[in-house]
Amino acid sequence: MAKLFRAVIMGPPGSGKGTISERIAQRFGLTRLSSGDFIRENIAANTDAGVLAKTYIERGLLVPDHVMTRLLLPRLEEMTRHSWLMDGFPRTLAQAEALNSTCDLDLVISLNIPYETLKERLSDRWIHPASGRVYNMGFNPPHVQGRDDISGEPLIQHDDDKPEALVARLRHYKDVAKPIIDLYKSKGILHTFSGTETDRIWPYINSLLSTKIPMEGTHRTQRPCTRGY
Ligand SMILES: Nc1nc2c(ncn2[C@@H]2O[C@H](COP(=O)(O)OP(=O)(O)OP(=O)(O)O)[C@@H](O)[C@H]2O)c(=O)[nH]1
Ligand SMILES: Nc1ccn([C@@H]2O[C@H](COP(=O)(O)OP(=O)(O)O)[C@@H](O)[C@H]2O)c(=O)n1
Repeated sequence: MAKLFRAVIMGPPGSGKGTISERIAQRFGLTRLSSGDFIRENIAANTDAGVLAKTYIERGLLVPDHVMTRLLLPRLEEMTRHSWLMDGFPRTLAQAEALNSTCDLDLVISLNIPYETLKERLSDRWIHPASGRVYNMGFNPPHVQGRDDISGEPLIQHDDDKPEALVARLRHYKDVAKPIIDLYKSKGILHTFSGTETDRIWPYINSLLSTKIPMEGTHRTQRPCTRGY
């Protein structure tokens, strides 16, 4: 039985969190949790939190901490018996502190990608809303242009991927990410990866996780994610 492993991947919009999280989940069998997808599910389901979140996302702003925390922490409490990788949360120091009071993390991956690369990637990003599958006309295009490979349904582009929204999101990300990065650096669990191509960054992340994620067969210790907020 393997020891539980909990990690977070951080990075600016378009840095490859979703792409790399998917590879990590497949390679290491972790459950992938995406806060962005979770918010979009709530928006699609017209929940109170979803309706409120939409008003912020449309302006390229972050959803308020108390909304994000209330959305995500009960979800993590259901995961006490699973190893997971969280993408897109925490996004602020308050969210990081709320998470710390609930679960202790083993590792944080921080992606450091240049602005021009982010802008280029997001302008070419197409998404299948129902599944969250992500494509890129330059990096991983769909078999049929504009269509999801699995369902054949139409692909869309997110409004907040447009260059004018990206500038606001990027400035916001830098302001709010710094104290979180400092926090995890002080805890000795931060690992930063820089570059412009996921395929060149991936081998380093893969080898780091191979040394950190206990293999199946060792004792599974249940670490509670208690309601600390
Ligand atoms: N050209 C290129 N595109 C990439 C690379 N890695 C990822 N992408 C694409 O760039 C876009 C952004 O990647 P994501 O994995 O969605 O990035 P993210 O950090 O999850 O983005 P947000 O969800 O907006 O925070 C997607 O269309 C990816 O397919 C790469 O190395 N080169
Ligand atoms: N912790 C979080 C996560 C996402 N969000 C919002 O949800 C949107 C979509 O999240 P995402 O992770 O799919 O996209 P990126 O912002 O990473 O490009 C973000 O642009 C934010 O507006 C948030 O406000 N707080």
